[in-house]
Amino acid sequence: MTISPEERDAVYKTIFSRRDVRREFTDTAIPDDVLERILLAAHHAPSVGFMQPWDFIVVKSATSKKKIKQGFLDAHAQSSELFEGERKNQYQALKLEGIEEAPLGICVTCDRSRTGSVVLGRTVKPEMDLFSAVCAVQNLWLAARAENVGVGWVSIVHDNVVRDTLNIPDNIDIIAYLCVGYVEQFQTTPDLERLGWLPRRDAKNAIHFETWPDDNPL
Ligand SMILES: Cc1cc2c(cc1C)N(C[C@H](O)[C@H](O)[C@H](O)COP(=O)(O)O)c1[nH]c(=O)[nH]c(=O)c1N2
Repeated sequence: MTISPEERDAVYKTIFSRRDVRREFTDTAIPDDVLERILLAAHHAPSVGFMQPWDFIVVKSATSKKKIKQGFLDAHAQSSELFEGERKNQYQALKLEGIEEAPLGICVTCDRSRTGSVVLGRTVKPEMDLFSAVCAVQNLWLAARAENVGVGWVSIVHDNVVRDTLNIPDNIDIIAYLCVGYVEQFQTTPDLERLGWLPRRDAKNAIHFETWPDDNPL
C-alpha cells in the first residue's frame, strides 16, 4: 500500500499541529466511535516482542477526576519547591493539567509480565516494555489530533493516587494519565515555548551523523 502525497501531508500536519492541551477543553462529549478509533490506533502501536503490554482505563466519573486533581495539587505544590526565585513564580503561573475540565481521562498502563519473563527484544534492555507503552501513548495522541480531539499528559501526580483511584493492581505500571476532549483551539506553538519557559531546540542541532558531536549545541 502506497501513501499518496495528500495522505503524507495529512500525517505531517497531524504531527506538527499536535499540542499538549491543558486549558482549552470544551464539555462536548466524545462520541463512542471516535473514542474507539483513537484507542484502536493506540492499540496498534509497536511493542517489544509484540507483547502489547498496555491497557487503557477510560475515566469519566467526576469523583475519580477530583481525586486525581487533588493528587496533582499535592504533587504540584511539592514540585514548585524545587524551583527558585523568578523561575518558581513562572512555574506556579503555568497551567499544567486539565483533569477536571476534560470530559475524559485515559490512564495508560503497562503489564511488564504479560507474556512471561523472557521477551524477544527486552533481554538486554529491560525498560523496552515501558517504552512500548509510551509508543501507544503517542499513537493515541496523534490519532486524537487527527480527530480534532486534544490530549494533555499529566505526570505531576504520584502513582499511588492514580493506582488507588482507579484500583490498579501493584504489579501494573502506570505510564500516563491523559486528559482528553474536544478543544476550542489548538495552539500553534507549545504553551511552554509561548510562555517563555523554554524555546524549541533547533532541529538541526538535534540531528547528527556517524558520531556524537564534540560540541553538542542546545
Ligand atoms: C512524558 C511526558 C510528560 C508530560 C508531558 C509530556 C510528556 C511527553 N507534558 C507535555 C509537555 O510539556 C509538552 O509536550 C511540551 O511542552 C511540548 O508541547 P507540545 O506537546 O508540542 O504542545 C506535560 N505537560 C503538562 O502540562 N503537565 C505534565 O505533567 C506533563 N507531563
